[in-house]
Amino acid sequence: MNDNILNLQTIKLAKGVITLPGSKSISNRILLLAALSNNETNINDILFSEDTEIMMNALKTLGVKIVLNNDRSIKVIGNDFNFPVKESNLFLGNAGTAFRPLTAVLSIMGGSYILSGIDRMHERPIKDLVDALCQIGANIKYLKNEGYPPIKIKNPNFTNNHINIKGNVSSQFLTSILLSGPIFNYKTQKNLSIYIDGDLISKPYIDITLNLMKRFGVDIQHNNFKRFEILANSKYTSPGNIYIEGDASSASYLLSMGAIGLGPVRVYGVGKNSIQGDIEFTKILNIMGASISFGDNWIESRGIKVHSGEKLKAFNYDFNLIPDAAMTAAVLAIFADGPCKLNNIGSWRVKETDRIYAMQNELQKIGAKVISGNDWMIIYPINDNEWKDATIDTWNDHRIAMALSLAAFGKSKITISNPKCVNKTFPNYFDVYKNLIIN
Ligand SMILES: O=C(O)C1=C[C@@H](OP(=O)(O)O)[C@@H](O)[C@H](O)C1
Ligand SMILES: C=C(OP(=O)(O)O)C(=O)O
Repeated sequence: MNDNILNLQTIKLAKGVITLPGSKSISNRILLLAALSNNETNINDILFSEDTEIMMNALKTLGVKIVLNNDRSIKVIGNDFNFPVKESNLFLGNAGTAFRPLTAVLSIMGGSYILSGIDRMHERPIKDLVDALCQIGANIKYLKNEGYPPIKIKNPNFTNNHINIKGNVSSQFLTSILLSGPIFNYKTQKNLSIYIDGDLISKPYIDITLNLMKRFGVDIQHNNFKRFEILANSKYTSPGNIYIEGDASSASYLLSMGAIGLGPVRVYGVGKNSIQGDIEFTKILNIMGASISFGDNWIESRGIKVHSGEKLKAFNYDFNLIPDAAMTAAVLAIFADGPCKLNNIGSWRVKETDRIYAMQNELQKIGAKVISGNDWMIIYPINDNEWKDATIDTWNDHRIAMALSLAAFGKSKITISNPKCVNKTFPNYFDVYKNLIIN
């Protein structure tokens, strides 16, 4: 068996019930909040994947104690805003949710650190975050290219308590300032005011950040995402025990299987009260004709049989709020009854790969006509006689691998190269997939 490629059989139906892996976005935030808090936190249903391992290893290198309780739960011993190790080199792979928040936390906490990642991480911009942090006196230098990792952090010299930050490249920059803000408050005894310059993308991720900070005792008000104020006496207090929701972006692939393979497919771990913006993806499934039902802790999809030639309905949708789940919608478009347009997906250009370029390339390989611009794509459905067998290059992007696995419900033989890239957020994706499908 060759681990570097995975041959998918053409699939007719999908049906079943699964429990989702934990949310990457929530897991990495909670790990950091727990490490910064004043006490022990038991984190239950945490995601074990490459991105969370990167965060855990970085925290351990910084002297934070993390203990495995069992295969679903860990204990983090908080260090009360003061990591014991003051000098180290941290390798952070391609984990945006580790690199950006740790940049902010360490540059405010102080110490001497080098932060680096894989080559692609060194092409992902960080300038807007570094500029924002330097306004309050952080000391951060670029080690290769201006505006990009790797970076070197030294002790700050606080000068000011106002930050202006741009939010049009990534919301993770604002998330990072928010998560690290209370350390600034504690060290300076001053409030921190944060102003957003221009547009802010991916807003639901800011809501996740604020929601989780509140569970650790820091409640931040904002004025319609324009101005945030963190008060001088803010401190993170551990809630003791915390549960992590299933990953709503990961759910998008499985719910799509129900929508195109008749279903029902039910995912446990997210439900109607989820704090993750990506559950909005169910609206796309609705627009495309699938039926969705929600429980407190589950979502279920039922749909049509695209393998027998039935068509989903086409969409024209603004994906600014759900850039990750948008990748799934791009692949569903090949089964639609007309061209589908994805608008406002410019952030795709600076993620795991240039996702507009990569997605266009891979969809064209299987026979789709695709046109794209700087921040949009139009995908034409593949007619019965146009399907081509293809080996999908996954560009080391977990979402390309998972989204394109849905193409196997069509007429071609799909081979996925480097399927292990799903380890970033969903290590057993292809096992779950195989358990849901009926060839
Ligand atoms: O804050 C987060 O957890 C994330 C924010 C989003 O990034 P952008 O804000 O860069 O769009 C998303 O794509 C990423 O997977 C996770
Ligand atoms: C953009 C993503 O990851 P990161 O957290 O590295 O930005 C993603 O998971 O789709």
